[in-house]
Amino acid sequence: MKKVKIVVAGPRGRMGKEAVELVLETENFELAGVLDRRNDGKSLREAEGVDSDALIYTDIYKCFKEQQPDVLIDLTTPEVGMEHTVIALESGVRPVVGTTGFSTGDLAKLEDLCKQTRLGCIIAPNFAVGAVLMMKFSKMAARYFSDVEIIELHHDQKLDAPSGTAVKTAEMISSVRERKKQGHNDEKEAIPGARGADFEGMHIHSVRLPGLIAHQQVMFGSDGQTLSIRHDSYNRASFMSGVKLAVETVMEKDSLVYGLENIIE
Ligand SMILES: NC(=O)C1=CN([C@@H]2O[C@H](COP(=O)(O)OP(=O)(O)OC[C@H]3O[C@@H](n4cnc5c(N)ncnc54)[C@H](OP(=O)(O)O)[C@@H]3O)[C@@H](O)[C@H]2O)C=CC1
Ligand SMILES: O=C(O)C1=N[C@H](C(=O)O)C[C@H](O)C1
Repeated sequence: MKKVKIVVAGPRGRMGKEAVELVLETENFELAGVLDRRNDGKSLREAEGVDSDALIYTDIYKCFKEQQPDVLIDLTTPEVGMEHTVIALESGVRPVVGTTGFSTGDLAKLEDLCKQTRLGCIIAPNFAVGAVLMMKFSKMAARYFSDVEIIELHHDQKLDAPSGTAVKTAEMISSVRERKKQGHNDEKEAIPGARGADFEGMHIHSVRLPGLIAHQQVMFGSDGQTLSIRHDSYNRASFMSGVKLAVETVMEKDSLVYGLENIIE
């Protein structure tokens, strides 16, 4: 069976390191190279002490030209991730994107690019199966509860707020929920931001603390009852089975897939 040739962008990062390990330990995956912003031309062994001779590239075009990968796994920052994803599609490489913080305009642009190139691209705000279920269950619950607040909690090194998972959860809920402005009509914030971000009338609260990894509670309320749906990732290995599934699936796709719930039955 032909191996899937993979480039990982962001290999020194918290997620990138795990993804490199995943690729190295998966039988039908091959690490073709990594994209970083330092150590150009060195091997991962030389630069990072990783048991691999895969080369580090700072130039994505050179990397793709020399390595001809099938898939790019991007785990960087929103701006860099978007740039990498566009270049990958234009270069015939299928992106699997875990990087969060893409705008709706970015997603629309990528959808068009996938149509033009007939290449698959998977953008997954959360690769953890439990988080995907949390989002699905929240969508189910929103049919019965129109009032909801999303509380996402992450480590304090996270760049984007709200998290990609919180935005995706809000989008999934809003696809079945009547638009509703929540809380008292006359409510006022004595301190700006007290009620969190407003997504079509529902509120998203972002907590950032050292010690946390990735957590989210979706809290529904109606007369005399509340329902809380919570997911916790305690390590980044929790995301890796989703990354593996996304890489395998993207090879079969010819369009944009936004959210792992679209490929997990
Ligand atoms: N979808 C999911 O399930 C998950 C998604 N994420 C998302 O993944 C992304 C990465 O998260 P995390 O690993 O925690 O972040 P880190 O900050 O640990 O890693 C990001 C890495 O990207 C590198 N980077 C920055 N610019 C470039 C560039 N031009 N080329 C290559 N690499 C670059 C950074 O390098 P430097 O150190 O030099 O800045 C850093 O090593 C975030 O958007 C996060 O939200 C995180 C967890 C799960
Ligand atoms: O930055 C993180 O850590 C995470 N980012 C993703 C997000 O923004 O939802 C996924 C997970 O929550 C971890």
